[in-house]
Amino acid sequence: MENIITFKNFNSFYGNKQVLKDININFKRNKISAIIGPSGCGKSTLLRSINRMNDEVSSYKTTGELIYENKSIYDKNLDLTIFRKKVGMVFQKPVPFPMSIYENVSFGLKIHGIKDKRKIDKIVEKSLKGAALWNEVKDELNKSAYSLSGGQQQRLCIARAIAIDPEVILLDEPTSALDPIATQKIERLIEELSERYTIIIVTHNLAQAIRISNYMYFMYQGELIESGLTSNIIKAPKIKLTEDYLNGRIG
Ligand SMILES: Nc1ncnc2c1ncn2[C@@H]1O[C@H](COP(=O)(O)OP(=O)(O)OP(=O)(O)O)[C@@H](O)[C@H]1O
Repeated sequence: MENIITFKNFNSFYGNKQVLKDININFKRNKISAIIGPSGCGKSTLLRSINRMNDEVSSYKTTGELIYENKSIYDKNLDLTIFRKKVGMVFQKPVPFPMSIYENVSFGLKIHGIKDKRKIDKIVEKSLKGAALWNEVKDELNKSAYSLSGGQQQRLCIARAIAIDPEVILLDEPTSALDPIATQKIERLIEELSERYTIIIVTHNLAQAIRISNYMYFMYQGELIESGLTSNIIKAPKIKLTEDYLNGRIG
């Protein structure tokens, strides 16, 4: 199945305020999809709907459909713990837990019932390698995660996300708190990860979206204005609003 996540006539509201308007999207498996658009257009809300992060906001309501491999994400009977194992998330600011590097990566495994120390060791190593961090930390796994640089912390958060073997990784502005070198490392890493995972990234940084994404989704005031292959959109946007955004005239 080429599509993994589908929004169908999806609307969402914080209280009375509608923030997503009739969204229709098919996110493609094992591709990098970038959601772009000016501040406040609803990018994060759209991303956070996918793993139901907004459940914590009591005023948040949705209508329409949001489907993950034929299953409705907002189905009352969905087991959220199992579902979130498939859909990992990485945030704007790296948020390591106040524990060692090793424990940060192994944390989720224990929740999911993996107890065998040898198995955990292996997954920790594999995840840190997958997040391109292993060589920098392999001799200090018991050190506090806070001893790492911002860029290393963000790669640690990516390692933590991939440790539980997800299918999708949602990234919400993952490099906006990082310097250019750390940003470049994360971008390269995201490209590598897309071989195994479906990546959906929200970014303010248009140049970044152009560099790394296969597909682009341009939003404006809660609506999806234009989407398609990134290369096509940047060459020849079909809609004037998209062209204005690409040319820096909006946002
Ligand atoms: N918890 C909340 N309660 C009420 N309104 C909210 C909440 N979170 C976001 N909003 C509103 O929803 C709209 C969309 O916000 P959202 O964060 O999804 O946009 P965004 O495109 O990601 O913005 P930015 O790029 O600035 O992060 C904004 O008007 C915002 O003020």
